[in-house]
Amino acid sequence: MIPRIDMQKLVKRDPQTMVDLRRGAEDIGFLILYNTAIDAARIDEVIAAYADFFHRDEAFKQAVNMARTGANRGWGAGGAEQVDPMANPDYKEVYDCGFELPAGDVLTAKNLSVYAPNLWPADMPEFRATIEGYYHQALEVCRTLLRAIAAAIGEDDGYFDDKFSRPMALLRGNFYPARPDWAGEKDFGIAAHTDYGCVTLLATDGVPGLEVKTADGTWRAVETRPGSFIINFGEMLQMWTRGRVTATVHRVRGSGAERISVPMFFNPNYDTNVAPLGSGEEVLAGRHLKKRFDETYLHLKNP
Ligand SMILES: O=C(O)CCC(=O)C(=O)O
Ligand SMILES: [Fe+2]
Repeated sequence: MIPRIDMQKLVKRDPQTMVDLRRGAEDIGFLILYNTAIDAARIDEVIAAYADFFHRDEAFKQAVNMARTGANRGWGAGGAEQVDPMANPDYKEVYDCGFELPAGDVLTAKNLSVYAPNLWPADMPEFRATIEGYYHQALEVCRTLLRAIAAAIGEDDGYFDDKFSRPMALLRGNFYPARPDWAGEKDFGIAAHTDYGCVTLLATDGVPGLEVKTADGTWRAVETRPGSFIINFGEMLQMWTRGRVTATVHRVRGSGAERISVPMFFNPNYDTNVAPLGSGEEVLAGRHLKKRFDETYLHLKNP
C-alpha cells in the first residue's frame, strides 16, 4: 500500500506521519500527499489551462516547439521523447517550463540549457499566468516536503534549503491522447523510467493510467483524486542519500480515455554535489540532469 500523507500533520512532524513518510520514501518510493496549500479547484484550473493549449491545432503548437531550440522549454510533440531505449518513443505530448534565473545571477553568463528561458504561446495570457503562478506554488510544496524528508532520513530540516535556491525545477504538462490504434506492445504514453531529479510532485486529472513497478516485478496502478498529489523520488536523491530514498520505476500505457498529468520535477541548483553523502566524490546535479535530458529528448540527442 502506498502511504497517504496529510501535509498539515507532516508540517507538525506528527510521529506516525513521519513513519509513513519514511516508508514511502525508503521502501516504496511513492506517496500520496493531501491537505496541501494547493486545493482541488486550483488543480482543476491548471489542468484546464493545459487542456486548452493541447487542444489547439498543430500549427499553433508548432510555434512553441522545443525541437527548434537547444533546450526543453515549450511544446514537445508526440514521439519527441524516448525515456526507455527498449521501447518506442512515447506517444504523449508535453509542455515544459522551468526556473528562470533572477537578473544578474552569476549562472546567467554560463548560458546553461537547464535554465533556458521559457516559451509561451501567443495570445494565451491566462495560460501563462496560470502556469507561472502554479510553478511557484508547486515549488513551495516541494520545499516543505523536502524539509520533512531531510528530517525523516536523519538530517537537519534545513539540510537541502540552500541547495534548492535556484532549482532546476521543471514543470510539465503531460497530454496523453487516447491510446492510438497503431500502438503495439512497445508503445506507451510514457514508457518505464525513473525520474531524473529529487522529488516529483504529480497532479492528475483523475483519469487512471500511472503504473508503478513493485518489488516482485509486477505493475500496480496508482490512482488518486484530483486535489491530492502523487509523490515519487528521482535518481539524484537516490544517489545522494546512498540509496536510502528509492527511485521507483513507473510508466503509463494509456487507455481509451484522454488524460492530463502535471509533474513538478524538483531538482536542485546546477552546482549541487549529489554524490553519495560522505563519499568524497563529486557528481554535479546539473551535469546529471543535462545528460539525462540529452539521452531522452530526441532533438537533444540528435541536434
Ligand atoms: O502521467 C503520469 O501519471 C506520470 C508521468 C511521469 O511519470 C513523468 O512525467 O515522469
Ligand atoms: Fe515519471
